[in-house]
Amino acid sequence: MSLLPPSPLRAPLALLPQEVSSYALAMALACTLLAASIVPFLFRKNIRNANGILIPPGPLLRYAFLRKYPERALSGWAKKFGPLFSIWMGNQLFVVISDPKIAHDLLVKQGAIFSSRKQYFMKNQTILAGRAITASPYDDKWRHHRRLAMQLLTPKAIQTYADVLDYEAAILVRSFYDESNKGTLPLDPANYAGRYALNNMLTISLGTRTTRSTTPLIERALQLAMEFMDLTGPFSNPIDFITPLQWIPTRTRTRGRQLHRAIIEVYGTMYQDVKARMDAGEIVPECLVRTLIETTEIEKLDWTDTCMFAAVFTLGGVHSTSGVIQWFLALIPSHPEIQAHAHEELDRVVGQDRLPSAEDEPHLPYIRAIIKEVQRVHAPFWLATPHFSTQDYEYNGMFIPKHTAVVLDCFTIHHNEERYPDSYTFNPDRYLGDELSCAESAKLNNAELRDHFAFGAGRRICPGMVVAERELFLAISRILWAFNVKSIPSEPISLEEYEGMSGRTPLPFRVMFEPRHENVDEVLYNIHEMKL
Ligand code: HEM
Repeated sequence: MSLLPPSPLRAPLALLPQEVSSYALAMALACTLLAASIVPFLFRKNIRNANGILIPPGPLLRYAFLRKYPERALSGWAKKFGPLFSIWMGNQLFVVISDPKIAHDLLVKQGAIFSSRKQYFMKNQTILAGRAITASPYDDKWRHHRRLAMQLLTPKAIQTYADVLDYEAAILVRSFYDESNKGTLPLDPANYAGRYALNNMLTISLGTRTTRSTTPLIERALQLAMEFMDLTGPFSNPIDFITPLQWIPTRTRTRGRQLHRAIIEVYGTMYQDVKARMDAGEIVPECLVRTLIETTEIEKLDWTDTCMFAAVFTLGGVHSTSGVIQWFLALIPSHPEIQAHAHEELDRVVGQDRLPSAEDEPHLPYIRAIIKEVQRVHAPFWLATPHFSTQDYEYNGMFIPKHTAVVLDCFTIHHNEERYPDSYTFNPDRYLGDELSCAESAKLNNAELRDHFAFGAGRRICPGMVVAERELFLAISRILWAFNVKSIPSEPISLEEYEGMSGRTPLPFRVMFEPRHENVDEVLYNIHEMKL
């Protein structure tokens, strides 16, 4: 028995029985209150509409973010809960679509309801300040901006700069040849593919291009596009889903603010450069910024709008297109039989005396099939930019409330074994007989017949599809025409991991660009230089 006087710390143990029970009651009450206030933040809320119809089923917990490869979690839930399920990210309800018909029914047929954008704290509010086409809610301003952008992206408009796309693709192939010392040194293709896509976007946006010795401003534009892909994952930032995090100076918030300022600075400067050239009487090629300058009075865009406009093609169209080229180069060395088939088609249709051109495309079904298959197995966005609903809607006995974020899950659709048997295998044969371009395929009334969903769906579908397809065809057909792309035995290429939170590109890798025939040298050195 202790001889020490009772310690004040031990006092509660000495409570009388009735005091014990009121203390326990108070503790129990406090715990219940605490639990009651925490539970709504931890567990899903099953909302019903006035008819008692529930939101789509989904996981029990709420999430603050999804770990690095979110498509894997979504795919698991799609298997468990079905092709239309819901998930709570903080206080934001998401529904996830992983079926072509549902995508068509909601995003296309009900486009009037499902075409807005969630105003993410990072992407929409902080980085883009609610301005760029991709961030705008579904309203008149978006219609206006998208119409302006489309003036440069229709098949007819593309003809006005088709020679630039052609030239850039030739330069891309020549850079691989030169920089690999005629195929004797291994090369990491990332920067070359990035510069190719960047030059095409700069041409369309600003009537300019980079040379090998790039200006710091343009190098910066490439970095900004990369940073944008890293900071704008639809599920990756807790700050998007936990409001108090938005009030404190986290590293993510700082990066977002810095990126916003950098976009305004870099693209504002580029805009001013084009304006100075025009003011000096120089002829600037047809481009987005020239249109903006010529129509300043009519369009009435403020400075932030103008800068975001100048940036939007580069932000959307660089890592996406260059990503597909990189995935192609990562995949193709492990498929020599597919390369051989492509080489045979190219030799038969194009011959070895010239590079393939855009006019050859209809006659090269196997090359087209390879490009579609790369986009299926390695879409640069597994999760297309989420749409946002602006009205309550009932679909197949499920309730989708107003202000739900709607995600098209390409990963799960592209790995549906019924649609694409042996779906993890890279097999271009599955697209033989598909004579439609991706843009044409996206317009099919029967969505089950659509080739793939890499460009999204509905009224917000990628407006750059036609340009992207042209860029991909020119680059990939010419790489195959010129080279046998080989891997380096001691440097395995990972096809599972990737970089980027929204747009995804492979981890750095190197390949050998072995020239296929004697004419490669002569044809590549006969490319006529082009000056913008
Ligand atoms: C292989 C290349 C590309 C892929 C896979 C791709 C994919 C996508 C996807 C998935 C979306 C979201 C669609 C949706 O909300 O349903 C999108 C939107 C967009 N893309 Fe692309 N894209 C590519 C190239 C381009 C190019 C070259 C440009 C510019 C010329 C571009 C400009 C845009 C813009 C401005 C939007 C926003 C549209 C809106 O919100 O109304 N993209 N893209």
